[in-house]
Amino acid sequence: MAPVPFSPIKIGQIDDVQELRKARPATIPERFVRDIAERPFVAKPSMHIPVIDLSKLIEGDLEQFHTELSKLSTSCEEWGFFQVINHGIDKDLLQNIEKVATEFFMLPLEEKQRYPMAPGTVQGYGQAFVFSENQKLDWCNMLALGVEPHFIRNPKLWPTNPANFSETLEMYSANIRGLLRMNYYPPCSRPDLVLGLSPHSDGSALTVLQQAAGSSIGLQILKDDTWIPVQPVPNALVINIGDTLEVLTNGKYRSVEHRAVTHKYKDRLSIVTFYAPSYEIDLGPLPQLVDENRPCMYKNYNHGEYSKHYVTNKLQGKKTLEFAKIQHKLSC
Ligand SMILES: O=C(O)CCC(=O)C(=O)O
Ligand SMILES: [Fe+2]
Repeated sequence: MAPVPFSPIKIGQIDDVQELRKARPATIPERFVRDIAERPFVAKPSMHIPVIDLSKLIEGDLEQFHTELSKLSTSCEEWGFFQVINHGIDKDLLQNIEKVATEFFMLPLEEKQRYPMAPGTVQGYGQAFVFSENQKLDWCNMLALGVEPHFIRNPKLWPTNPANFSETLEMYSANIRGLLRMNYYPPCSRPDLVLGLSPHSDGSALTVLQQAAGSSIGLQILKDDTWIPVQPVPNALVINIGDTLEVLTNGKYRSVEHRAVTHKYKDRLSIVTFYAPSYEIDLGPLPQLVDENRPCMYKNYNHGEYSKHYVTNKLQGKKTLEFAKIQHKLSC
């Protein structure tokens, strides 16, 4: 097993969920069992997140353009989540990234641990956002890699197995850039007790999420206090608003709380790309979106500081955004 880099953060033993699945323990280890209020229940499949046809925005006639644009604007205001179809990204590329990601997660543990995610960091293989020995764990393995801009890359964490991993990732990121995270959720014998990924909003401006073909339906978003599953549409990409866009639009577009649940028999792979401003950028609500009816809701802050705050706290719904919230009415 590769040595785990020294860290002052004590996170205790983190069992690898794929190894746990193989061992088939009689009960789920306590660290994965959620408190009752947090446990997933059967979500209502009655509502579907909007689907936007990107080709109508790019090459449609004027009427199609306006209809789709107004759908997009409603999706951002009312849902914060939508799927895009006809996005122009080659289907083979979408398949190839799923293939190398699956091949990586199926490697023996020792091989994957050559790229360890150090406690308190977000790149490499393991579980991110774990900061204490008491914290509940997600039923998920992650491989997260900074891809663009170039200087955020940590080449030591880029797998050399499968052999075409880096090449495929480069091609994928030329189309979809940013920090990329691959989440692998093995089946779980008690999906009612655990969460695949804790509820959170994304700290990015915009997130692009690919649900791998054949994966379990695991992504759920919180809308009007109800968890709604995101039904996969073949070759579509799921787009969601992150915290940065909520701040820039002064809350007109909201980042939406979401989570992943597990399945008793099926596994799930998601490939997620986070677009965010550069660390040196200072931002706050756009002045055009602040007036008497919509007073300034967020302070101005440095995105690097926000990112640091995000990655040094556990995932807990929309709590991280409180960093930027103004409690009293103020003019920006
Ligand atoms: O697996 C999923 O669909 C959820 C992934 C996600 O929300 C994330 O990686 O931020
Ligand atoms: Fe997310």
